[in-house]
Amino acid sequence: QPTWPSSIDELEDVMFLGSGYRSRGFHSFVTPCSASPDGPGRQTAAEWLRAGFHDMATTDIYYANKGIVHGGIDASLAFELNDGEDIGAGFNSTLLVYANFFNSRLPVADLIALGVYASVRACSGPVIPMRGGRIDATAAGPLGVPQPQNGIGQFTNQFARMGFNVTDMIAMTACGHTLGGVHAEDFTNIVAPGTAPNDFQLFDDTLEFDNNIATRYINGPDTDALSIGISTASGRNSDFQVFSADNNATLQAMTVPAVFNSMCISILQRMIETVPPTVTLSAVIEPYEVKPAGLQLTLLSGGTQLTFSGDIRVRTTVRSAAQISSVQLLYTDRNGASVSTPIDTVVAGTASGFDDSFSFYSFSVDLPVTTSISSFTVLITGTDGTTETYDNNGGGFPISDSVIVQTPQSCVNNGDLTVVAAVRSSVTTPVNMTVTEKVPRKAGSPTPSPVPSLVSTTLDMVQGDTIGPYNIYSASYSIASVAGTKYGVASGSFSDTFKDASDLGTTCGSLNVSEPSSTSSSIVSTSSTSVSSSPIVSTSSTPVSSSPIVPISSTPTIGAYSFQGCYTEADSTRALTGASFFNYTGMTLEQCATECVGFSYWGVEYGGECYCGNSLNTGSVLATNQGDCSFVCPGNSYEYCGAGNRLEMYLLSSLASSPSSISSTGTTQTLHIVPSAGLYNYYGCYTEGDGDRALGAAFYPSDTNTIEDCVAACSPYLYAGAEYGRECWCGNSFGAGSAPAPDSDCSMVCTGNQYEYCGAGNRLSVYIMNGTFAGGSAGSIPASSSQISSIPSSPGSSSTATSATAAATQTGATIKPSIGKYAYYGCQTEATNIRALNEASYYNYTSMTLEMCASDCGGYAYWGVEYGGECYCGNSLNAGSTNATESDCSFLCPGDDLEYCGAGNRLSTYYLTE
Ligand code: HEM
Repeated sequence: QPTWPSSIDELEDVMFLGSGYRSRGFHSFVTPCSASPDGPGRQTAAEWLRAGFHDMATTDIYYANKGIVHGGIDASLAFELNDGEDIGAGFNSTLLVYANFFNSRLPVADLIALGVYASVRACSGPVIPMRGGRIDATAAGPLGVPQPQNGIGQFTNQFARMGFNVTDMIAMTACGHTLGGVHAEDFTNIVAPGTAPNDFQLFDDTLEFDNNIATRYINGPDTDALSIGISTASGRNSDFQVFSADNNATLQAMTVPAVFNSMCISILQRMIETVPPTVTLSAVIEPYEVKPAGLQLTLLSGGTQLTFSGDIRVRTTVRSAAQISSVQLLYTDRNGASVSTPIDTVVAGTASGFDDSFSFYSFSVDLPVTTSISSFTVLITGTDGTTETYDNNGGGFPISDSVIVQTPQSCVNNGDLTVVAAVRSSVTTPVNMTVTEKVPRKAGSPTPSPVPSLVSTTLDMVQGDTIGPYNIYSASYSIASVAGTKYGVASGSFSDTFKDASDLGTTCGSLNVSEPSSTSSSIVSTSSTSVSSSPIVSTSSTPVSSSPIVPISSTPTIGAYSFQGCYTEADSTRALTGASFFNYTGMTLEQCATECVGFSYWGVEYGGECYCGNSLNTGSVLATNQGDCSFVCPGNSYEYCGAGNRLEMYLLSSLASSPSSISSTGTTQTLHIVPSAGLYNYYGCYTEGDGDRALGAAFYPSDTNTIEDCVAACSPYLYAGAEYGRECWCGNSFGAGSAPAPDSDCSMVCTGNQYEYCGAGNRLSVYIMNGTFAGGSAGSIPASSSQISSIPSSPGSSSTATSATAAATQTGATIKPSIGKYAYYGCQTEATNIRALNEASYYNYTSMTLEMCASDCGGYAYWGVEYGGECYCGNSLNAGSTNATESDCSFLCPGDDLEYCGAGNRLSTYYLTE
């Protein structure tokens, strides 16, 4: 039994939870054995088994034995679909299924191996032992899959190259060709079209994993199209060639069912354990007897209690659920003391796989934050009174309360992911959020892979309230899709990760600084259900209160009222003296609007104070600093509710001269599209790309974002785009699918300037660098994006500088001669039709440094950073990668602007010196 948590946990769930509660559904694709979503003439189980062979078959053990990565089960198949050796629609559909299960904890290569296990078992075959830990290739491998026309000499050599002798070759082929058959559509000279049902000629007379392939070959009637029939004349009777290579001795032995099964277990296990030398496989995976699932700590309002919830999965294959009287958690608090009161559970559901069944025992308890929890053991009491304790190999099941994601306060709305986390005040390291998205591949050799790449972005989180012993942090990030998107929060060695964005609601709840109380000090009656118009719905039944989430912007209109700006109080009297209401725990703009119905003006001050009036008293003026109104509304974390001596002021729209113009003494500032800033001019409102960022080369989030700041941050990129108020994206070209949208779509106010528009959800206010210096020293205007994209400023060279490069006030960056054990190799181009370094890759467009890439690629002979945020590793530079002008590698590293991190098609490359 592994110690939980372990690296195979995700794989173990997919392997054993076939159906039922918390099941993963992998088995359903091959259950029953005949299943195929693609209609008659296809068998998914057969396609999965064949995919396993084809992925492995390009292995070269000569290289592997020398420690050089060379094929094996590595999912390189995903890049090889059009190489002429992988014929048939089954490979693509297989990989598309695996792509859905693929994530940072479950590589496609392990899924290919698991597919062999699942297809054999779903078709009543034996259990093929399964291990985890494979590593996905990042590019196509060499050719070398046996083809029916090859002939026995070549087959023998090919299998020898893979590490298998003649007997192995025969057994593996028989164990493969017990499932499925040959498609006439793809192999017309093996099966003549129109001669087999659905043009699919089965190898034997069953769809099951059985010894019929052997008995029919030895005893007849042989209907294997790779053994008899028209394949013989065309020299494509490969099964006959292979099976007869030892005068039928192996096939003869395999006519005995038990021999067939034991040979298949052994040879298919060896097939899926053919892995690159860099891979260390786990132990053979057995189901946990007891495994926690979905454990979560959640800080409650007031900061005195944490909810601890989740499920305990108990294997019920041997001891049935009916024999269990109770499952309890005995826990140790955060100070190491055992707590005498156990946590009780109730049955939440059952699940099963091919060979095992499970019951889930669910719990949810509130624990004091002071003592909290650090680990637990599971006590199972049988109906006969016997007890068993599961202590996770001695140490108990660990649970950390240092960094916790607050799912009730987190949400995804219109593509914008907001994550709130509670972090123990004792944790002093910066808190960041990482979002990992599945991005469809657009490039690949020779065709794009059907498997997406995982792209992670790490953002700093912003500290908000302190609630009890926790500081509350938040961050927002716009995502292309919730499907497959994972997020997590980390600080130093503490983290709460691998959360599904798809599990979040569309509205973020709020978290009280103070404990919920029924005796509210609010003057406003709690029956004022007007707050129900607020878009924020608290997920708990507690009244909402001050929140850590940074509001996006001021709210332009509330019902019949429109925003006038942030106003001061009047001279020696309040600005509005018609009526007043207070609600320091649940105030929203909507609530104040409702309370003040009938008045011309209302304003909210100091978070919880609502004032109404028909005129502004003398002395109340627009505040010089509009950012003064910075208190978040306690009842709606997306709204501002004034500040001390500052009112968030609204006036009946019918009385307002212009809904979005704010007049102040002498000046009129209007919320507007900034026409130009620095060298950049407004280019239009654009959508995000289709599964790809419109402008993804660099990213600068800021709570003081303005158009001016954004273009400055993006310089010398050709385009700068402000999105969602606080986001600033840069690029030299647009990602596929990004399209112009009406200017009115870009309706969000910049977080740093309420008079400027900064995009919206999935909308970017885009600026193009085609202007001249504000100071008047006109430079040449780049004519095309290709022109400008090639001229980010050059280190050590100003001869090619244009206005664009000069505008990039690049400072003290230098080429670092060495990074740890790596020395500078040069500014390299990509290779021909392949990446220069293609053995591993990492992306971090917000904080990449040379040191980061060196550490990610530790152990590889080379690494290089490209395009600012892309880190590639490899043991050799692929053909075609040449040394370019040093000054080409001109992008500053996003995480260290004193370092260069390549450029477009240029890698700042380093090599291992010892
Ligand atoms: C000399 C070696 C081999 C050759 C030349 C060969 C060739 C073929 C061919 C031509 C097909 C028909 C594909 C189609 O029409 O869709 C096929 C199907 C299949 N092969 Fe092989 N094969 C070999 C070895 C293996 C091995 C070692 C395995 C697995 C252990 C395997 C598993 C399968 C399976 C499961 C199918 C059925 C696919 C389906 O029904 O969609 N083959 N093979």
